[in-house]
Amino acid sequence: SQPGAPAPVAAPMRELEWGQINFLHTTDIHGWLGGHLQEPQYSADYGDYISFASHMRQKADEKGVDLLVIDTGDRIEGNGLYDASDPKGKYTYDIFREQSIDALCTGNHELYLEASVDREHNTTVPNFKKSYIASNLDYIEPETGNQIPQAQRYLKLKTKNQGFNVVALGFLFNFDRNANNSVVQPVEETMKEEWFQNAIREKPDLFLVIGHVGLRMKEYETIFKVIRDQNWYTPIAFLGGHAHVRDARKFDDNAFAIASGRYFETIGWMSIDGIKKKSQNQASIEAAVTFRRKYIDNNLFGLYYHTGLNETTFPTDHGRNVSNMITEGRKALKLDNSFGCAPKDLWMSRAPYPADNSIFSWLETQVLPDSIVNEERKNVSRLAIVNTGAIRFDIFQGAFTRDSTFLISPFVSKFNYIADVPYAVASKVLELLNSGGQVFGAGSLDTKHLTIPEQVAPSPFLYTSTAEKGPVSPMSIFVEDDAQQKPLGGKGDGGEPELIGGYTTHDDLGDDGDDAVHSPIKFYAVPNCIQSKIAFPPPEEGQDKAKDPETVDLVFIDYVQPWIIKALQFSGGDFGTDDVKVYSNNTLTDVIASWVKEHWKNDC
Ligand SMILES: O=c1ccn([C@@H]2O[C@H](COP(=O)(O)O)[C@@H](O)[C@H]2O)c(=O)[nH]1
Repeated sequence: SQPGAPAPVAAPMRELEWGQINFLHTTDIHGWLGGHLQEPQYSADYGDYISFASHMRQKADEKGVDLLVIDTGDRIEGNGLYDASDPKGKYTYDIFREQSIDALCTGNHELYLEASVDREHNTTVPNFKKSYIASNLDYIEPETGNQIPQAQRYLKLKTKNQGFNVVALGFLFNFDRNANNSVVQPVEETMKEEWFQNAIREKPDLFLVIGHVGLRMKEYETIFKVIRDQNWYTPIAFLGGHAHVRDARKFDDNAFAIASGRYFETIGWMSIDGIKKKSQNQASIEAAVTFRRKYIDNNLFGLYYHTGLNETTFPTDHGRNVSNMITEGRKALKLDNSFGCAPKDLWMSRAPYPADNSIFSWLETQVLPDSIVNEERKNVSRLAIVNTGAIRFDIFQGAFTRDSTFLISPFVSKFNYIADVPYAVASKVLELLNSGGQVFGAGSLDTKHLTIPEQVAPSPFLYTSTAEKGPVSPMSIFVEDDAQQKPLGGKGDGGEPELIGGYTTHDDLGDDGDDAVHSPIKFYAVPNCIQSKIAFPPPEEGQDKAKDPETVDLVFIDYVQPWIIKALQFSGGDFGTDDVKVYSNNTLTDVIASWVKEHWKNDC
């Protein structure tokens, strides 16, 4: 782990159950290769993961079984180690390549910007030439304009110890906000391609579908059905991501999926037993396969536990070197430089909205009103709208560093505006964005793309309480376990160590998926967007209520522009993209950093 990272605290542990084929899975790492420096549960770094994978491979060899290491994309954006360098990723690509990965694919974050697409094509793809899979992603070569596959469409591999034949596919969900030098083919179209039709007729012992796809999204359902129609009994293992949650989904007795969280908090573990080896060209044979899963909290206590090693025996030279690369990168980027001191924790979804400890309430009532100013229009009343998905992480009480700014919001979106919008029209926009529905349709303008990833395609378990109250509206609490986060360490009433607050995952296999036994934390749903009213006229003398302005500037983070135009049109405003002008060239990251420097000046 990194210097200064808090030491993990002991927790009651659940064992990893090995099978014939076993997987270590990461997804949505978003640059957090240094681990979490403010949360002991997730404080192991990528060097530790390299040591861990090496020990687990050795264990697999001793047991005569196989271990495959998988990553399902969104490796970039969301941590200073990636975002603070120029060019972005100056350190992270070299660190990431140190892990030996058997199959990996692209996430949507690798595709938002042309420069990221180029870097992925010119760096990560060659770094993982044998294992990178791009079933539905093409790259446009800048020199020729030719559209070429980003990487091989699928992969055939034979496992080292058991000799199983595996056909592996690598998908991205039907993403359409990708930069122009990339082409994402909708999954449904890809499945009509000749190469895909050939791949699903290969008769392997196992299909492995890796993807930057939420387990509850329709894309995986579709892929499952098409493979299963052709192969009645062949086991299919899905490894997914994008939704930032721990989850497991059973498609049928022989097809199973896991998702392994976000931000390198989790190392996913899936094992499969009962796979039958096929003789050549043999069609599917009936099998009784057992899938098991665990979500490993990424900290040294757990990694020692699962390997049976300790502080002295666990780190490999390779792992140590990679930890040093991370330390050097963090130092060069001055990520620990303090901008100020956060007076309290501010939560994305661990607090209700609105609330004093909600990061969205803080933005709405303090940061945006103080910061969203254009000198030329400073006296014009304005509404400023930001989507909640623009915020990526919590703020912890204590030092607020250069790193924190990127953890909270890494995006390069600026602020645009439409001038002099009748207030009667502008005031309807927020509600439309938050209620979604038919105005926007179900395609790229679906309002779910405005909010935090956890809410985009939620598991049914997120919408029910442990008390089985049934589905609740998206604006209600979405996990209602009845316990507050416990202080770390400490003793309970019976002299037992108190459980640490953490994930208590419910998935299609039950509630024993987390490797460490935690006390549950409450999570609350958030709206799609928040809005600040800025420079509104005060009430006239003797009046309790102020009069609404006739017109306002409608200011918004540029990511939400397509939805804003649509909502204005629906509200009776005749506005289009030609009416949009730049309000401020500051990103939300700049806005937050400046506000913190000004208002949280104290040293911690
Ligand atoms: O420029 C951007 C890009 C994305 N977002 C938000 O992020 C989610 C997607 O996050 P994942 O990590 O890919 O799941 C998207 O739905 C937006 O809410 C953004 O705000 N700005």
